[in-house]
Amino acid sequence: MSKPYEVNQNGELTIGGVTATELASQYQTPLYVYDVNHMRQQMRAFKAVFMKRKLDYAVSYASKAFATVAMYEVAAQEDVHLDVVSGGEIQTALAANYPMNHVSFNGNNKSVAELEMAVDSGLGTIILDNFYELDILHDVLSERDKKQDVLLRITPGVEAHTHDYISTGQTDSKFGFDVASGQAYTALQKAIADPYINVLGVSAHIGSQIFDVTGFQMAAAKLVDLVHEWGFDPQVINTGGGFGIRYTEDDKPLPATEFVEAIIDTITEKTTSYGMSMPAIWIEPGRAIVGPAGYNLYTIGAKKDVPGIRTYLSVDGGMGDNIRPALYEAKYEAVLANNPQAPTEQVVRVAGKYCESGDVLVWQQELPKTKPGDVLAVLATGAYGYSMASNYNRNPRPAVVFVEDSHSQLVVERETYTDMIRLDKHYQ
Ligand SMILES: Cc1ncc(COP(=O)(O)O)c(C=O)c1O
Ligand SMILES: N[C@@H](CCCC[NH3+])C(=O)O
Repeated sequence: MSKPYEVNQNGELTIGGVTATELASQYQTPLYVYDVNHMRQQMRAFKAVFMKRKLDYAVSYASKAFATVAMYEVAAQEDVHLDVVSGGEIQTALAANYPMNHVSFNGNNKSVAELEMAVDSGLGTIILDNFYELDILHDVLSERDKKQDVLLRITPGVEAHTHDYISTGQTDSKFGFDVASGQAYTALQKAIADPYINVLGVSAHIGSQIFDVTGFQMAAAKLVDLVHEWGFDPQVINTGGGFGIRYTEDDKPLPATEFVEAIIDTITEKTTSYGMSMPAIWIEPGRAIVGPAGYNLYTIGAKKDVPGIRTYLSVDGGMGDNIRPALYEAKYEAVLANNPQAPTEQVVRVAGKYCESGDVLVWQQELPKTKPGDVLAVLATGAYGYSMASNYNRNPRPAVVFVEDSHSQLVVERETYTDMIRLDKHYQ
C-alpha cells in the first residue's frame, strides 16, 4: 500500500517539496507544517463533485479545524466558503479580508456581541441553533433595521458511529432544534414570521470522523422529509461536515468526495419523489480539507525503557499542541523524518513533555533506531491540532509553516515565554 507521505531521492520525508528536517532546523520544533497544495486539491475535489453535476452548492470550510488568517486566505483563493463558530473566527476572517457574504456562522450559544459582530460585518448566513438565538438575533436586526439570511440547525436524530464526544446528530445533543418534540417546526414558523429574518433552509451536522456513508444519507433524507412535511421549499440544504480521514493504517475511509456524491444522490432522489425543486446543497468539511495536509514535527529527547512493559520516547511537544490522543484516545502514526523507511528496530509510545500521564502523541509506534535530536513527524495532524492547542504548563504554542512548490513560509509565529506572561497582572 502506498505510504501517506512523500520522500525525496535520499529517502527523507518531504512536505510540499521541502525536507522535514530542513523545516525543523529553519523554524525549530515543535512545529505545525501544512502542505498547501494538498489542501487546495481537496477543496477543488469537493467543488468538482458539484460542478460536474451543475448544482448550486457551497463547500464551506469548517474552519474550527484550523483557523488562521493564512488558511482563510487560501480558502478565499480557492473560492471556498467559510464556516465560523465564534467572534474570534469572525475577526480572523475580517483580518484575512475574506468575503464576508460567503461566511456562515454555526454554534449553539452565540452571544449578543457575536451576533452583532456577524450582522455588522455583513456575514452571509447565520445558522440558528435555538430559540434564545432566534430572539436575540431578532433584537440585533431590529435595532439596525437589517434583514439576515439564516439556516435552522436541526438535530436529525441520526446517531453517527464515531467517538461519543464528536457525535452531534443524536436527539440527546446540545446542538440544534429537536425534531421529535416539534421544536424544529415551531422554530421554522417563528423565523418565517420574523420580518428581519430570511430562512434560506435547514442545516444538520451528524458528527465528525465518520466512515459510514449511511449516516449522511439518513440525515440528508431526513432533512428533505422534514421540509416536505412542513410544506417548506428550502433554497438550501446543508448537511454539515464529518467526513472521516486516514490517521493510521486501520482507517480506510472512502474518498471524501464519495460521501458527497451519496448526499447529492439522496437529496436528488428525495426532492424528485416529492416534486420539490432541487435546493442548493451546502457541505461543511473541516478535517477532510486540512487533516491529511498537516504534519507535526518534534525533536526527540528522553527515552525510558520500562522492562517488560514498554518504552517511552519523549518529544519536545505533546498535549498542548495535539490534545486529540488525550481527549479522544485518537491514534496517529509517526515517522523518523530523515529516514522514514529505514527498518524498524523499536516499538515505542511517543510521549509529550507535559505533566500528565495521558500526555501521549502516539500510543504505539514502530520506529527505526532513534537518538536524541532526531526529528519525528506525526502524520495527518492538520485538523484540530493547532486549533485546540493550549498553553498548559505555560508551554508556548508552536509556529505554523505553510509549504507549497518547495517554498516554505511562516504563517503563525511561535509564541515566546514573554507571551506566556503577556496578559498577567501583579496582585498588590
Ligand atoms: C456544525 C459543524 N459543521 C462542520 C464540522 C466539521 O466537521 P469535520 O471537521 O469532521 O468535517 C463540525 C465539527 O464537527 C461542526 O460542528
Ligand atoms: N475536535 C474534534 C471534532 C469535533 C469537531 C467540532 N464539532 C476532533 O478533534 O476530532
